Amino acid sequence: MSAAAADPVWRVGLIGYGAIGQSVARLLLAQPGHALGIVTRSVPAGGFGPGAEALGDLEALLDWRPDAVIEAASADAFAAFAPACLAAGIDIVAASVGALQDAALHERIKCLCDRTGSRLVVPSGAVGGIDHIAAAALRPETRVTYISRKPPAAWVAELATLGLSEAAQKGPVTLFEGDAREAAARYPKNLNAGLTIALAAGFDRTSVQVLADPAATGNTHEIRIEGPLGDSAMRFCNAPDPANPKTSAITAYSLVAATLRHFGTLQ
Ligand SMILES: NC(=O)C1=CN([C@@H]2O[C@H](COP(=O)(O)OP(=O)(O)OC[C@H]3O[C@@H](n4cnc5c(N)ncnc54)[C@H](O)[C@@H]3O)[C@@H](O)[C@H]2O)C=CC1
Ligand SMILES: O=C([O-])CC(=O)C(=O)O
Repeated sequence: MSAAAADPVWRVGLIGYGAIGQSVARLLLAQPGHALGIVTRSVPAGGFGPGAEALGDLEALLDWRPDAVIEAASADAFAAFAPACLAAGIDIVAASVGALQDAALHERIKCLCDRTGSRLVVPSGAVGGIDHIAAAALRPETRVTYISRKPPAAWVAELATLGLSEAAQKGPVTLFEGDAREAAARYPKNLNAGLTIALAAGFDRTSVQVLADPAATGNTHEIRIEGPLGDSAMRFCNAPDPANPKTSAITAYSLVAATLRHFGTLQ
């Protein structure tokens, strides 16, 4: 902690100020004892308000000496910032964990954490029950199926590229079936949840299906776990973030909850 016990302030770096970043800033600054240093491509005209300041780049972020960093930007930003933060001994709570589909980057992150003692915190993000999945996966027979089902509004550019915009207005369109790494590689803005689940379950035991479905009322995530410890099913029907229909609004809350837990005494 960076301040005396009488006046505790956690210094939190934030990368990205889009749908998730803006909600994270609002939620975290409403908590007592948190200061934010924000790396963003454009600072709002009125600034960020009390408790937050703009940081120009990675160097400025490291110089600001954050206690932890929240990444809420993109897979590219994760690849550019996370290794440097971990190498400097700064823990990072990341949204764009789909970037770990890159096996070389994943290995580099693990080596940096081993060497420095810093940690990559993977929040539950748009889904939940990750602890349950990790527990069940201690039995190697366990298999996990993840189905991502979002309205076509979350897939506008991808459906247009595939020439499927019209079909997706009439009924469900399967955009992908396979493993979590390939899903995140193909759709880096929509399949971080699949990677989060596979990190808990094991890549070889997780299968992923991705649908654009006009009947979906929200960003829906279905997870089925089958194994010797039992069969379970979880379903999350999330409200999309008003600023980005690909993103479930709860993701920002998950990042903030994970950060508060990280600083807290109960893990
Ligand atoms: N883990 C999970 O369950 C989930 C993860 N995500 C991921 O979270 C990330 C953020 O999502 P949203 O806020 O909805 O996206 P967004 O597109 O609304 O905002 C991202 C912001 O980050 C900025 N940005 C991108 N690269 C940057 C860089 N190198 N430096 C500074 N700023 C940069 C962009 O300009 C944009 O303003 C995305 O990678 C998204 O795929 C989204 C939903 C769920
Ligand atoms: O927010 C969601 O519903 C899930 C998402 O975009 C992702 O996993 O990248």
